[in-house]
Amino acid sequence: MGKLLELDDDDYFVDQLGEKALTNARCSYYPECPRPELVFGLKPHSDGTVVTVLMVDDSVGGLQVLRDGVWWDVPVVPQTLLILIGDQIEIMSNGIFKSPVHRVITNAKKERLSVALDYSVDPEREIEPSPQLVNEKRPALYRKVKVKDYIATYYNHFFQGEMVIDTIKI
Ligand SMILES: O=C(O)CCC(=O)C(=O)O
Ligand SMILES: [Fe+2]
Repeated sequence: MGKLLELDDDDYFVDQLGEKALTNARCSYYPECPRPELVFGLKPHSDGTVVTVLMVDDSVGGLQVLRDGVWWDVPVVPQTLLILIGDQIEIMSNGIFKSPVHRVITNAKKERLSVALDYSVDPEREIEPSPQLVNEKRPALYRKVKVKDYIATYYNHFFQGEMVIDTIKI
């Protein structure tokens, strides 16, 4: 990714992870829901991670991504891992890579399972837009934030239906 952005250091993003980078695994179970139009499996959010590696049930869809105000179904491709860019990459790339807003809808007839692996920068470190991606034409879009603080407020915002990344936009 560093190479794509022509950064001096091809491994810029990997180098930001720090020695105590976090990995969390999350298994989600979405039971059948008789009224899918009334209940989300998981409401709209972007992930607060560097990246999320997602293994989704290949027998049922439900994951959708928001683009230009339209919700698109993410195709189910058997035996494929889906990589979602998270907020931490959006911040460090100064908004060039986007952390997509996504949600899971429920299904009236089928239950669904997913496994997510969340990768995060060492919580004691601070992240900010790479200085090489900030200039007069493109000023910093996000302020510097300690990863621990970002993660700590993530769920409060999630439960209130807000995007935590919006709170650090300049
Ligand atoms: O279950 C899924 O497919 C997506 C889960 C998800 O978006 C998340 O855990 O952050
Ligand atoms: Fe997610």
